[in-house]
Amino acid sequence: MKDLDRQQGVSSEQVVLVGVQLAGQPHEEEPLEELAGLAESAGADVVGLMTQRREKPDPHSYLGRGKLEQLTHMVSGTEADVVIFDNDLSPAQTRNLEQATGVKVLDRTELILDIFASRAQTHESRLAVELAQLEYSLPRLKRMWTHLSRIKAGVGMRGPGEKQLETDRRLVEKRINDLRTELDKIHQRREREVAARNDRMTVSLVGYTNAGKSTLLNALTESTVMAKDQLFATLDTRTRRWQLPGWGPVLLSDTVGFIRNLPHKLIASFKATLEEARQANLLLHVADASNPAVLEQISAVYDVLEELGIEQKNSLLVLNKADMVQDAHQLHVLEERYPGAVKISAKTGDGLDRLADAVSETLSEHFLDVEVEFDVADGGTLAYLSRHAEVLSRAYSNERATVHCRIPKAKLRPLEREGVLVREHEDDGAEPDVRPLQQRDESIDDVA
Ligand SMILES: Nc1nc2c(ncn2[C@@H]2O[C@H](COP(=O)(O)OP(=O)(O)OP(=O)(O)O)[C@@H](O)[C@H]2O)c(=O)[nH]1
Repeated sequence: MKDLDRQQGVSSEQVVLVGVQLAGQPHEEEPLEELAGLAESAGADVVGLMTQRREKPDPHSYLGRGKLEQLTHMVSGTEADVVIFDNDLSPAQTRNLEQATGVKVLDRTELILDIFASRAQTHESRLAVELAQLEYSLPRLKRMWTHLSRIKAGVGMRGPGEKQLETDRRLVEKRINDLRTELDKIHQRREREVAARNDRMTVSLVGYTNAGKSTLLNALTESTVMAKDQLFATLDTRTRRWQLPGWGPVLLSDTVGFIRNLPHKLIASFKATLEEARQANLLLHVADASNPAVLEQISAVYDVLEELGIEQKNSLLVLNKADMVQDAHQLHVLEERYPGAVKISAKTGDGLDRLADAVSETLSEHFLDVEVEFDVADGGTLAYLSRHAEVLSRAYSNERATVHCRIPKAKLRPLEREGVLVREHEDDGAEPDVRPLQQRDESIDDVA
């Protein structure tokens, strides 16, 4: 089980970063900039950088032989303790690189897992990270065990030997199974919880890590969710009530930050956390307009959403940190490419009114504000409305019930039946009366 020490992290270590750009990959001006950000975010001190362009990775050590020698010199010259690759390495490549350089070698996925592990704060996110780490390590451990048992068989060693290795492997596999079962349970519970709240509009914030999602959640709801200038500060969904002018309260939730090539296992493990985003009525995709890599970040987020099966989801692009944009040309390109995007600064509050209007407008495209009149004895219609609509008020007279609600257009059809009248709500200019929902409000506030 010694190999699990690899996950202990790079905090306060001196690290050398290596990036290999393969043929066909887009040219990047500063290819190691993001990896350096990740490494610093994990608490490491970057002491050296090395890049190489190659047709394809060297099967033995990813880098070519000459570059490997240079790397070994750089490691000893800078007294580095760890080398981190921007690429994903095979277990054999990692081992060979470690032998050649004499220090620990990590790849990008391991680094991200390391950061996630140090940021995970709740039971659920700790389990998710542990599962991702074990799943990533298992094939590596298996190879190491096979390798070790061969050596041991070769020199005729006794003692813990193969039996111990087999026991270790079983333990890891059992832990993986237990973690999957527990996370599945959490996911199912979360699915039910989120579905039970669907009488209330939900808006989810998604976006690249550090784009400003938590800051925006705070600005809109005046809460104090931690907003830190570090990557992946948020690993757990937080849900708050947002009083959307002209619409009433909606639920607004923050989610884990995305990143390009986010390890697949990690996305799968965080399914429960991302359930809010999957079931949201609208996604606000927050992008850091001041970041030179914003275009790539926007497409990385779309890629992750697609993997989660929510690419079709209604999403509104929010160009945040407008106060920090230096490059007017970049902003112009963004506005041309995404004409529906809303420019804001979550920090100064600039543009938040426009954002609220845009959200109300988008939501109203998909919902109808209606009054449904039916027989008081018709419990089925009442139950249907409670399940699928946001009920704003109810009134009863002459054995008839009238429910004022907002309902998704797609849910209107089943109401077309005898004894049920549906008419557009006449807007008298007043804010919707949400008092009848007070009891439910208690259970939806501060869900995190
Ligand atoms: N200048 C400026 N800084 C901002 C703005 N919005 C957020 N920030 C800063 O950007 C940093 C990251 O903000 P967060 O709100 O933590 O970002 P996040 O998207 O929630 O980050 P993750 O948890 O990594 O996903 C913090 O230092 C914020 O103060 C803005 O509009 N302008």
